[in-house]
Amino acid sequence: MTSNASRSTLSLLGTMATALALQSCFQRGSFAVLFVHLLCLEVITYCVYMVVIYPFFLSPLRGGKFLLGHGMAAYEQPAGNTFLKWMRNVPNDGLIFYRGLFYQDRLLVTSPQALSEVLVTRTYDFQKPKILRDFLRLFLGDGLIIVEEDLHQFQRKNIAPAFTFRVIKEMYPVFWAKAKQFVRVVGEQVAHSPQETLHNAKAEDASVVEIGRWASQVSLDTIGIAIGQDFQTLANSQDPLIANYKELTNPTFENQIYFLCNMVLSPTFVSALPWRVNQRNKRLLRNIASKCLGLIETKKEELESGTRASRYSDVLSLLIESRNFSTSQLVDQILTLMVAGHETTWSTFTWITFLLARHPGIQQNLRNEVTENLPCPKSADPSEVDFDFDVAEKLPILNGVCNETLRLYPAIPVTARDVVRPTQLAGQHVPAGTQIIVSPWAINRDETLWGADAHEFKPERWIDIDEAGKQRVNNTGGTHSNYAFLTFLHGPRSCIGQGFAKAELRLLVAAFVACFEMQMADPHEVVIPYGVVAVKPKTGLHLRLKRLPV
Ligand code: HEM
Repeated sequence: MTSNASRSTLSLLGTMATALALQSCFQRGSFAVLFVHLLCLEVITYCVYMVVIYPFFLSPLRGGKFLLGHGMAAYEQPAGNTFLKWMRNVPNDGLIFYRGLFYQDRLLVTSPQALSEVLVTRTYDFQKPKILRDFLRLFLGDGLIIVEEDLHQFQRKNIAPAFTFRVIKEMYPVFWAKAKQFVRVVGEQVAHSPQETLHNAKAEDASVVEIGRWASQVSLDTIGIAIGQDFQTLANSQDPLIANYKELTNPTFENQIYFLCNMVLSPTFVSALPWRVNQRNKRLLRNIASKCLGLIETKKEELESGTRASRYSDVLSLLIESRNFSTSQLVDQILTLMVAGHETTWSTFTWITFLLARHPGIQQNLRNEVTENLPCPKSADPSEVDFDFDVAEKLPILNGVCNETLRLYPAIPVTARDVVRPTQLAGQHVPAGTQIIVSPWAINRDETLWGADAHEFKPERWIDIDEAGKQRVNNTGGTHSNYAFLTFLHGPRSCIGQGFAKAELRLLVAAFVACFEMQMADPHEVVIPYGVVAVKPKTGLHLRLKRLPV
């Protein structure tokens, strides 16, 4: 602000000096008349420059469309890539201003300092867009993802104990059992659809598999584990809760149009329309709520009678035991966890296998590491349940591969916040109504934070070598800022399930790499990340898998 004031003063002085000079050169007209003429000329030139010349011809962001501005930037694929280009090319001090759809004010946040203000220091000044919350509320009620301010603080405080390190540690054997089932069923598919050969392996040992389908099923089953109910989708069980959930979240053309209408019009207006999707959604939600109620009742009975079948404390039991949630609030939280944890983990696992298929050397090193340190995923040894799976957290290559994939392919590449009250950001006043854009995709690939090789897959970023020459896990990726890695965001609204997701991914990847050698089915395929939430390969990920004799 100070520099703007001094620039105006300087410009005014300049105009006065020019008026004086002209007056003395031509000896005509009064100083005041010349000054006023010059000032008008300057103002007109300035306006033409600001309104026409700069935005349309000179600005690095020139090219915005009529009425759309640069609003489509958030939807260009891969989502977040346009923001990454702007961060590279538009000089900025932590914020890039642009015009969204219908010229709405948008600020892209680019520096760790500004990110810390949005995500941590003044979280509740920057809230999830109301229209998105209203839409999600139709499905998730007042679940953790949707609520704001005091209610969010209350829920977060009471849900967090269900995601502590100790709780996740107890779940490791269950995750491992699921990982074993996963490699078994994928192995059966490889054995039963012998189409391809790999390195001259016998045909029945190698076949092409679309890995996303399996990743989706194992991730749903694992979320089930969080709520104390293994849905067994891997075993093709037709759990009615899952059947309804899948119908609700299936990205059909009609569902996508429905979502768009909700975002452009208002969820209240769209739900009042005589559209069959509305009736269908109501029916599905009624079914889901009744299944969740059944789940909660059974869990409550188990807890009261002390007949809990499993030795681990699932998230739902812990929420019930906290006595802070009514039954209908528990239903909201169950659905929230399913929606938040299913596609995100599915997408990340898919990208891990993609990167391993593209980097056979890293794949082999990882295989060596996990086979040396973890039990065999095909073993039926019952004592395995006592194995200390914490060791998986200390395996440098496993940790490096998972973190590096999470960095390069964040499941949520772009997220938005609305400024709900006038506030400050990066030293600037920001009025209410401005929309803030945070792009994990762009920040995670920013060369100023990650170096010139930011776009490369380098698990070694996450590995230190100690004095004895041993590899050690490093959890910063070698950067100097916490805010360089935004996959789970940071602060009070960061992903509450990140420890859960990382633990699950580690064991799934370990079991998978131990059992299969992966190659791209078509080594020349250009795999396109697609989607705005839970980005996945556009046409699925087709891998050629060879079963290994573990
Ligand atoms: C690789 C997997 C995952 C990724 C990349 C991920 C990423 C994220 C991100 C970026 C957010 C913040 C979104 C925003 O505010 O705009 C978030 C929130 C959340 N995530 Fe995750 N997530 C993952 C897995 C999970 C899992 C497995 C669970 C539950 C079991 C979960 C539960 C949640 C919940 C409840 C929130 C809302 C937190 C709040 O607002 O306080 N997530 N996640």
